[in-house]
Formats: sequence, structure tokens, C-alpha cells
Amino acid sequence: MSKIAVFSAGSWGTAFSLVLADAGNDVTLWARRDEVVEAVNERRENTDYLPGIELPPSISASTDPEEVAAGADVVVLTVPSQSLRENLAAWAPILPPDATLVSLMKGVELGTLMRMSEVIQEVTDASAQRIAVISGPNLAREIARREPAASVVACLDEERAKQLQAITHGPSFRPYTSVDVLGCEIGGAYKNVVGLAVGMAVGLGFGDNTTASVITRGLAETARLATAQGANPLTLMGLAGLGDLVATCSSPLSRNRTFGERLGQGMTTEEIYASTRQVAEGAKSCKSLLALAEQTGVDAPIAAAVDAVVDGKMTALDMMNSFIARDTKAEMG
Ligand SMILES: NC(=O)C1=CN([C@@H]2O[C@H](COP(=O)(O)OP(=O)(O)OC[C@H]3O[C@@H](n4cnc5c(N)ncnc54)[C@H](OP(=O)(O)O)[C@@H]3O)[C@@H](O)[C@H]2O)C=CC1
Ligand SMILES: O=C(CO)COP(=O)(O)O
Repeated sequence: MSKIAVFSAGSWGTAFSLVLADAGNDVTLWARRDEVVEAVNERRENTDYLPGIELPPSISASTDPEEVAAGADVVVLTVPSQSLRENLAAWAPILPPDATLVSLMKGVELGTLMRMSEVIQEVTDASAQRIAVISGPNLAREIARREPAASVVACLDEERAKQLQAITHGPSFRPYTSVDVLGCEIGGAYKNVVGLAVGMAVGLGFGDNTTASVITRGLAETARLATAQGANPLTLMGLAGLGDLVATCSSPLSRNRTFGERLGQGMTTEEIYASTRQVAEGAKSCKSLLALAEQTGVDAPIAAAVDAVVDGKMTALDMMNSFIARDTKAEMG
């Protein structure tokens, strides 16, 4: 049994705590609001993010980061990507020095263009060998309902990946290991952008030919950037690439797909932000991924078009038309 600290108690932090608890671990969740802590500890339910899902006694919550981190073997980070640096800077001094640091986040930092594992390394000074990423087709609500799912535990230190695999493997959650941290992180961040594009197609009323075309070209775009950065191409064909892309682009549970659907229906980004507190990481990371692609010298037409729609510079319909109008000699199918 391991003692695991999970920062924070949103949809995925709470659902992943259930995975950890089912696998026999002791979990302490950090939440920034008293009412979430009270709901978890007293009512045994995260009413804000996973209503109707019972939380076992091996999961407790606190607003005190020091109490959450005390004695943890593993520290799991799952705040919105763009808020990681600021939060982690406050937590870094109180994290146990030997704990494995795990990112569940799927985004790329605006400005620095860093992946989440890189932000963690910079802010905590931990070696890259101590930092892992868990990523795959893992929609929080389905995981919380214990529907069978698989995922990838990636760490440059293969032994540490195997240890994490052992402590996360449970009755409905099957982790695979990888050393391709970069490929898993680019796959996880990019699928959110493609999910937005697919959502736009759905919002415009288009059917499966359109969504399949966007998904497939989205995968090509993801693989192009990831491999140019040094990822193993096979990673993008696996759970953290194609697997997550399919789950996100097919499911009404995906916040990114839903965000895109609303854009496709004609809502503005500001109107969508005002209507929900949940994050759609792709709406911010499309800018970072686009900049990363430009820096790397690879073509990223879907990220560019999604970014333009999110910024209100292009309509969702224009985006779809630009997809079809692209130079036919530009790429292989
Ligand atoms: N949900 C899912 O199915 C999956 C999500 N992920 C990834 O996990 C990460 C977290 O997403 P998810 O849990 O879904 O998001 P949610 O929107 O469900 O929860 C976000 C959590 O972060 C807290 N939070 C929001 N803003 C800040 C901030 N500025 N500083 C500190 N805490 C903050 C929220 O607290 P409060 O309630 O107080 O606002 C809440 O606890 C994302 O990178 C996402 O891509 C990965 C796999 C699956
Ligand atoms: O990452 C996810 C599923 O693997 C969750 O996707 P959304 O953030 O779009 O809800």
C-alpha cells in the first residue's frame, strides 16, 4: 500500500483517487475550497465534480497542502495546466524529496511552450527520472463508474514506471508502461485540440465522414509534431495517442468536444467560459502547440484553425471549409 497525495479534487483528481483507492492505496486529496473538503470527508461524495459516486474511507481531503503531502510516496498533480506553475511553486518546498511526481494533466504551458513534466522539473528541481505521466482514454466519469479502461504510465526511469503500474493496476484500470514521456504528453495535449475541431463539426450538424476525417488528419498532425520533437511514432498509435483521441472525439462527456460543439453552434469563447467552471485544456493549448509546431518547423493546420475559431477570428464553418480547401499536394493521406 502506498500513501498518495493528489492535488487537486476536480473531476480527474477525484476519479483517479478512486483508481488508487481500488488498487489498495491511501489517498489524500487537496481541494482549494472548504465545501469540497467537507463533501468528500463528511458526505463521502464530490458533489461538484462526481455527483452520485461514493468515495471509500481510504480517500480523505484537506485544503492544507502540507497535510496532504506529508509522508506521500507519490504526488499526483492534476490542476488545470495553465495554473500548474503558480500552484506548484507554493507546494514545492513541502513535497517529500523522494516522492515520485506524477502529471495527469493534458496541456502545454502558454509562453514557455513547456510540457507539464518539464514545468514540474523546472519548478521542483526534481530529476526527470522522478517525474512520470499517466495518460490515456480516461474520461473521468466512466473511470469513476469503474468501466474498464487502460492507460499509459510513462517515465524515463522504466523501473519507476513499473512501480507506478503496480500501484495503479486495479479491478477496472489497466496501466501499460512506456519511457516515451514526450510522446504521451504531446498526444494528450493535442487530442484536446482535435476534440475541439471534431466538436465544431458536430455542432455544425456534420456526420461521421467529417469527424473521421478530422480525427485521422488530427492524428497525422499530432504524430508529425511529436516525432519531430523526438517521440516514438508507436506512442501516437497507442492508448495515449489514438486511444485518447478516439475517446475524446467520440464522447459527449469530453469537455473539449463539448466546447467545440458550442463554438460550432455559434457561441463565442467568452460565452462558453461564462457557462461552465470545468476546463477545456485545448482552448488554451492550441496556441502553445501551434507555436511549438512553428518552432519545430512542422505544419499544424488543425491547431491553427482551432486557434483562430477560439479567438473569434474565424467561424467554425470557415474552419471546416479551410480544411477541405487545403492544397491537395500538401500531405499524404
Ligand atoms: N476529466 C477528465 O476526464 C480528465 C482530465 N485530464 C486532465 O486533468 C487535468 C485537470 O482536469 P479536470 O480534473 O478534468 O478539471 P476540472 O475542471 O474537473 O477540475 C479542476 C480542478 O482544479 C481546480 N482548479 C481550477 N483552477 C485552479 C487554479 N487556478 N489553481 C488551483 N486549482 C484550480 C478546481 O478547483 P475548484 O473546484 O475550486 O475550481 C478543480 O479541483 C487537465 O489537464 C485535464 O486535461 C486528464 C484525463 C482525464
Ligand atoms: O482527457 C480526457 C479523456 O482521456 C478528458 O477529456 P476532456 O478534458 O475533453 O473532458
